[in-house]
Parts: sequence; C-alpha cells; structure tokens
Amino acid sequence: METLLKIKNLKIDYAVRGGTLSAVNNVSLDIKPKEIFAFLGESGCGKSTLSLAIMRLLMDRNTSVSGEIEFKGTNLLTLSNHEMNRVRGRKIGMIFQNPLDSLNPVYRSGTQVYEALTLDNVTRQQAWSKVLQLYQDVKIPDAERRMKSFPNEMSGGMRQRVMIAMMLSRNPELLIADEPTTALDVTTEAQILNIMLSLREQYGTAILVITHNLGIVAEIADRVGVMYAGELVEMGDVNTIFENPLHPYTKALMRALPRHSKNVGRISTIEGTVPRIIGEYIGCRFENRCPFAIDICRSKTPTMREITTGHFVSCHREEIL
Ligand SMILES: Nc1ncnc2c1ncn2[C@@H]1O[C@H](COP(=O)(O)OP(=O)(O)OP(=O)(O)O)[C@@H](O)[C@H]1O
Ligand code: NI
Repeated sequence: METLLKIKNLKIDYAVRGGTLSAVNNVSLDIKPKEIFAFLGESGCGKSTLSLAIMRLLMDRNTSVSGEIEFKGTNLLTLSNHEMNRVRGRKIGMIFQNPLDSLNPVYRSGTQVYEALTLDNVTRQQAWSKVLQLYQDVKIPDAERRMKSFPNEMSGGMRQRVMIAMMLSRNPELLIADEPTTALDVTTEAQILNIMLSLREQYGTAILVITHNLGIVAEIADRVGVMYAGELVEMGDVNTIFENPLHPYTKALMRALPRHSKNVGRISTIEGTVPRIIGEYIGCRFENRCPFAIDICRSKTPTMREITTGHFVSCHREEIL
C-alpha cells in the first residue's frame, strides 16, 4: 500500500538557555492511508513537538528542524508558507487537548463549522445542511439546536465533537489528534474514541493520535510508536506491542498496564523521569532507568532494528530480554 505520511530521520532541537535541547531525534516512520497510528510516551518525550513539526507550526527562530516529512510524496519542510497553508487546511487537520483554545467564543459553534467548509458551487442552504450532517456524523445529539450554541454553552466532549466536525468539513486525509481526550471524563473519552473509529470507516481518514494513555492505544490504534526522550524506541502493530514488547521501557509500560482505568495507566508509574537531553548525546537515552543497562548502553547509541516483519526495536540488549 502507498504511504500517506513518511517521516525520515527527523531531528528537532530547541535553543534553550545552556545549549540546544534535543526534543526529537532520528525519528523515522510511515503512516498508511486510513491507518490509526499512536505515539505513546510520557510527558516531555517530544510527542507534541513531533506533531507540531508535521503541521509546520514550529518554525520560530529558536527551533531547528531537519530530516524529511513527506506527505503523499511532497516534502512539507520545503513548501512555501502559502502552499503549507493549503495542506494545513485541507489535507491535514489537527485537534488539540483543549478545544476551547481553537474555537472562537464569540461565534455560534455551527457558524464556525460553516465558515470552515470549503465547498465549491453550493448554496447557503446546501452548506448549512452539510453542517447539520457533520454534527450528526460526530454524534452531537439534538444537532439543529446545538449548531446555535456558543462554545461556552457546550460541555468539553461536545466542543471536541465540534472541533472534529470542523476538521471533517475539509475532508482531510490525515487527522492529528494531540491528547484529544485528556480533558474529558472516561465515558466521554470512550465516545470520542468511537467517533474517531467510525470516521475512519466513513471518511477514510488516517489518524495520528498522540497520547500517554495505554488504554487509548489499545482501544483504537493499528500501530504504535513508543517514544522515549525524543526517540522512537519501539514500533509495531498494536497486538505485537502489547503481547510481545521487547524494549525494556515498553516492557515496563506494559507491566503498569491499566487497560480500563484512566489514571492508573499514567506512564509515570516507572521510577524516575524522562531526561532533558542538552547538546550531543551518546548512548541510550533510557540507560539511567534501565535495569538491563551495561557498558555499551552508555558508550554507543542504539539504532532501530527490525526484529520480525514490522516490529522494530532500538536496544543493545533486546536479544537477552
Ligand atoms: N518552545 C519550546 N522551547 C524550548 N523547549 C521546549 C519548547 N517546547 C517544548 N520544549 C521541550 O521539549 C521537550 C518535548 O516537549 P513536548 O511538549 O513535545 O513533549 P510531550 O511529549 O508532548 O509532553 P506532554 O505529554 O507533557 O504534552 C520537553 O522537554 C519540553 O520542555
Ligand atoms: Ni504534548
């Protein structure tokens, strides 16, 4: 199958006091059309940095981005701002943890979805019925009345649905969802995840979901990339990662497996914290928390190896685990 998004050797550094912070390093992966790919990792490991880079929302002077981000064969990093705006609006959509940040409080929710529509040759009336249909697609009850509500009259779950409807109005091929349900209660979270699953069926949208929550990954992902301190340490399909994790970090995550509870699943159940890597770093970034670390883990940077088809791991000690 063709590749929708191809990321190759992506490296992102922030200029900070005291040097450069390596937020993302040497990340390579492919996302296929209609695929749901989850980035899993604890706070600070570089998940949001990666997704903002894909959207080219990181381009300030303190940031350096190198490597390749190709969307359907086009390198996004070399597009003009004008061309990138078109990609952002129509090809790749993004939803965030807090939809209030993206919705305008002074306009009715339906008006914002209406404004986002980019249909050609349709009457006002046809456009409004499209808005109604989108509200129904994202399962907003009493859609006609809800279209007239202002964002602050809606619950967090309803606002997230409006955001998803707004994204869908452009019919993107890729939806990036950065912690889309973190601000929601468990029941609403389940509903939003179901909506995302049904959108993939209905619209064929590929979804890149970014999360620290293993339950979400188990619920919706086809494939998983496990991030640690800015690097991918393991990648594979969801069953492989859950049933046969190889990297000591992934193994530790799985031992703390929550399955159904939201809070127990926080990855912070592992001792220690993700290091901030300033400047050049040699060795494995997980070394200081790893019970299996030996000399080579400190002296040589591990690289991704394909252990079985589609199952990649970056660890010097994978063979003994
Ligand atoms: N604009 C910035 N300038 C400097 N450092 C930054 C900037 N944005 C993020 N960082 C740092 O880069 C690292 C990765 O941050 P990022 O927000 O991508 O992580 P995350 O995995 O999304 O975390 P969270 O789960 O908390 O959202 C962190 O150490 C963070 O402090
Ligand atoms: Ni984040």
